[in-house]
Amino acid sequence: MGIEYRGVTKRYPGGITAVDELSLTVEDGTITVLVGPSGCGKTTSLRMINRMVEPTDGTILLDGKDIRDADPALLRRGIGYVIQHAGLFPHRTVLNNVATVPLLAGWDRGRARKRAAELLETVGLPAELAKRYPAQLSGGQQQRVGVARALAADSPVLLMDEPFSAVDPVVREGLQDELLRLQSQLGKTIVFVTHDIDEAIRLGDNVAVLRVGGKLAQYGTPSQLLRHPVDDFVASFVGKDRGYRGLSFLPGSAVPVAEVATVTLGSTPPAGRSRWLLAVNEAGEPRGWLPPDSTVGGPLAEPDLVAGGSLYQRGAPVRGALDAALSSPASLGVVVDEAGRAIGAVTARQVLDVIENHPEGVGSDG
Ligand SMILES: Nc1ncnc2c1ncn2[C@@H]1O[C@H](COP(=O)(O)OP(=O)(O)OP(=O)(O)O)[C@@H](O)[C@H]1O
Repeated sequence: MGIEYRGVTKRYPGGITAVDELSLTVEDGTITVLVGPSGCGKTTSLRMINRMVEPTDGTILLDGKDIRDADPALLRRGIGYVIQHAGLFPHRTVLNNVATVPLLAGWDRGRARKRAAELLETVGLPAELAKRYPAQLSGGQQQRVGVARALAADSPVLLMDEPFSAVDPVVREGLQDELLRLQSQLGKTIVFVTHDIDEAIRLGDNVAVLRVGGKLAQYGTPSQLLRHPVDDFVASFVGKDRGYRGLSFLPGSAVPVAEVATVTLGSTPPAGRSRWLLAVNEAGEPRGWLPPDSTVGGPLAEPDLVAGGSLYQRGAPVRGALDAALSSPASLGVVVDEAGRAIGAVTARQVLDVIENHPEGVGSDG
C-alpha cells in the first residue's frame, strides 16, 4: 500500500512551518526513512499519515485514496504505530499490551491473546516474558513489544517514530536486524523516522533527508545520497566518510573474480616460484599464502605459510572485497563460495574500478 505526499505543508499556530510543501512517494512494501536534524518536521510528517496531525495544505494519498475521506479513528486503528520508549501501557502485562490492538478491532479475548502470543514470538521475545509488566523488561525488550503491538494492527502500513533511539547502540543494531528480517517476511510499507543517518542508511530502501524549516533536501536510495548528495547540507549530513561507507551498499555481484593459483597442503610446491600461491586444504578452504621463492622442506604444511587476510564471500557487499584485498599479504583478496571454498581472487584496483564505474542508482536497489 503506497503513500504519496503531494505538496503537503503544516504550519502550527504561532507561525512555525514544520513541513514545507513536501512531495514524495513512499513505495508499497518498502522502508522509507525520514531523517534530519531535530525540529526538521519528521514527526509531523509521519503523524499526518494517520491524521494525528492535519496538514494545513496539500494532500496525502494512502493506496491512491485521499486520507481526508477516511474516518480518523478507523484510519489510526488500521495503521501500526511505534514510538520511542515503546509507549506501552505500564499497568498491563506484555501480553495484554499487544492483545489490546486485536481486542479494539473486535476480536474475542481468547483469539486476541493467542494472536498476541504469536506476535511476541515473531519479534523474538521468549514466552515467559508475556506475563511481566513493561517496567520489568529491558529497553530493547520493550521496543520489541512495541513492534509486536504495531504488527497486531495487521495493517500493511507501519509508522515508526524513533523506535530504537532510546536503547544502546548494540541493542539498537539487534533491533534493526530484527526489523529487516521481519520486513523480508512481511513486506510492509514502513515509514521510519530517525535523526541517525547510519540507521537511515541501514534500514531505508529510500531515505528522505529533511532540513530545518521542513523542506525536503533530497530523496533517494542510500547509495544515491552517499554518492551524489545534492548539496553541502546533505553531504555533511550523510558524513565525510561517505565514500567508504557507500561501499557497504554496493552489491557484490559486480566484483570480478579472477582465477588464483593454488597449492594444496601436503603436496610439494614447485621450486622457483615467482608469485604468491594460495594454500588450500583438501576441502579447498584457504589456509594462508605461500610467498614466492620461499624454501619448503618437504610436503607443504601450515608453518610454511604466511597468514591470509580477511575472506570475501562471493556476492557480499563490495566493502568486504576491498577489505580482503587490502588485508592480503599477496595483495589479492581471497573470494570464497558459500561453503568457504576458495574460488578466486580480487585486487583492490578491481574493486575500486567497480565502485567508480557503477551506474547511477544501483546500490541498495540493485
Ligand atoms: N503541536 C505543536 N505546536 C507548535 N509547534 C510544533 C508542534 N509540534 C511540533 N512543532 C514545531 O514544529 C517543528 C517540527 O517539529 P517535529 O516534531 O515535526 O520535528 P522533528 O524533526 O520530529 O524533531 P525531533 O527530532 O526533535 O523530534 C519544530 O519547530 C517544533 O517545535
